[in-house]
Formats: sequence, structure tokens, C-alpha cells
Amino acid sequence: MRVAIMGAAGRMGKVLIEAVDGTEGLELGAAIVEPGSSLVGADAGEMTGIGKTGVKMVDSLDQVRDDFEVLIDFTFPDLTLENAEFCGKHDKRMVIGTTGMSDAEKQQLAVVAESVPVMFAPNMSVGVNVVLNLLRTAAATLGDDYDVEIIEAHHRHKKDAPSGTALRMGEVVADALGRDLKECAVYGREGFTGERTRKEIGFETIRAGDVVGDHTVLFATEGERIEVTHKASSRMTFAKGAMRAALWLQDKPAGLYDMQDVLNLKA
Ligand SMILES: NC(=O)C1=CN([C@@H]2O[C@H](COP(=O)(O)OP(=O)(O)OC[C@H]3O[C@@H](n4cnc5c(N)ncnc54)[C@H](OP(=O)(O)O)[C@@H]3O)[C@@H](O)[C@H]2O)C=CC1
Ligand SMILES: O=C(O)C1=N[C@H](C(=O)O)C[C@H](O)C1
Repeated sequence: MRVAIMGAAGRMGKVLIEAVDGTEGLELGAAIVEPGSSLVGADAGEMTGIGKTGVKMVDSLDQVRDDFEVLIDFTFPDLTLENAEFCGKHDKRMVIGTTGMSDAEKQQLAVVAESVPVMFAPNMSVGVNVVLNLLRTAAATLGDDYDVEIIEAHHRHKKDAPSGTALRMGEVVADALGRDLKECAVYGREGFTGERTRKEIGFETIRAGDVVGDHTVLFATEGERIEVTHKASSRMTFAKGAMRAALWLQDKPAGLYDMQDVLNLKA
């Protein structure tokens, strides 16, 4: 199956090109960079250091319309939605890793997924997806006696906060506790905040240096605390998940899927 990589020169884009190269059953069909980029016309493989692939980078999806079956998009919300419209119209599958989407934007994606298969997940590592299941069990068992705080750290270039993964962790925990995250989330604290309310779920964000992605969910009560931590040390872990998702989507009907579907982790 031929893959197109959107945002090919980005942090994830480069690693995704490398991952396609090492995945049986997938081949690089196209690589798209920002309009006007000096990389247009250059070989995608040479840019990433894996050697010549014969795929020249372009700056518009329309130019490579016939060169791929699945688009992998790890960019930013506006662009991902624009690309999703394109994929819906031209019958292309999509693997989406972009985070920071609003509810309205996610709704737009769901509409596109009525006509083509779309896999959309804030974190494609196997580890994080296993952790989501551990969190569901932990929260359901510990119940309301334990305060929940979610702490995440990422590199200095990250634009959205809290991370998509932290928000998904919050949703899973809130759901297991019978709460609505929209009503109980508290984002950062400053000044005279008063005591913590029992049912709030707190989010703390760290942005520094080259941290690939750390997430900790803290469950604390009087007398003990539990910390569930995942640390990504290489972007290849996310890229490998994206490859798995692209292959998995191959024979799926139209619909909106997530990484838990791909990994068969849904209860
Ligand atoms: N789901 C998951 O497992 C993971 C998700 N992510 C998410 O992926 C997204 C991207 O992260 P990251 O790779 O670090 O970000 P980057 O900013 O490094 O990558 C985005 C790339 O898109 C390029 N770009 C901008 N406009 C266009 C355009 N019109 N057409 C094509 N390309 C364009 C940018 O170019 P320029 O820099 O020149 O503007 C940049 O190279 C984020 O939302 C992040 O949270 C990240 C890791 C894992
Ligand atoms: O921007 C990143 O880098 C990452 N973003 C994702 C998120 O927002 O959860 C996943 C990963 O932690 C890396």
C-alpha cells in the first residue's frame, strides 16, 4: 500500500518516512511539505538520511493525488481538517496523529469518516494505549477516595497544552469514575485557589528542552499514592504505531477508529 506523509519535514514527518521504509507492506508514495518550502523537488529519503527513495517532495496534496492510498498526517488541526476533506472527496484512508483539536474540529473529522476509514489517536505508542487500560482499572477500583492529577512534559516546540495524550488519560479516568471531564478538569493552578475539590482532575504541563513525551497519572489519598508513568524516549515508537494503523486500515470499512481498535485493546 502506498503512503503519503503530510508535513514530511516535521519532527514526526521525518521519522514517519524512515518507518515506512522499514515496514513490509508499505511503500512511500508521496511526501508533502509546507507551500514554498526550499525542500520542494528534493528526495524525501535523502532529507531524512535513509538514502534515495525516488520520491520528490511536493507542496500540495493535489499534485500527488494518484500516488497514494493512505495519508499519514501529524501536523496541526487546520491543515489536518483540510486534508481530511481532500481524503473524503478522493477516497483515501487516513491515519491522524495531530493533537489540539477542538470538539467542533473532531466533529468535522467524524463526518469525513462516514465516507472513508480514518484512524485518529493522540498517541500511537503501544505503551500508552496499554496504560490507558491500566488507568481505567485503577480509577474504577480506587474510586472517589483518591485525588487524580495528570502531569505531562514535552519538548520546548510543542504548541498545544495539555497534550492530547494527557487529555485522553483524563477522559478515561473521568469516565471510569462516572465524571464528565469538561466539568471536573482544572488546568494549572495559581494564586489563592482554595482547597482542592474532591472530584477535580488536575492537569499540569511542563515544556522544556527535547523531552519526547512523559505522562504521569497520580492517584493520591491519605496514607498512600500511586503514580502510573509512561516515558517515550524515541519518536519512532509513535511512528511504528502509525505504520501498524495504516496496515490495519487497509481492509476496514469507512468509520472513525482509534489506536485501541488497532491494538484490539477495547473491552
Ligand atoms: N499521535 C501521536 O502519537 C503523536 C502526535 N504528535 C502530534 O503531531 C503533530 C506534529 O508534531 P511535530 O512533528 O512535533 O510538529 P512539527 O511542527 O515538527 O511538524 C509539522 C510540519 O508540518 C509542516 N507544515 C506546515 N504547513 C504545512 C502545509 N500546508 N503542508 C504541509 N506541511 C506543512 C511544518 O512546516 P514548518 O515547520 O516549516 O511550518 C512542519 O514541518 C502535533 O499535533 C503533535 O502533538 C506528535 C507525536 C506523536
Ligand atoms: O507533540 C508531541 O511531541 C507529542 N504529542 C502527542 C500528544 O500531544 O499527546 C503525543 C506525544 O506525547 C508527543
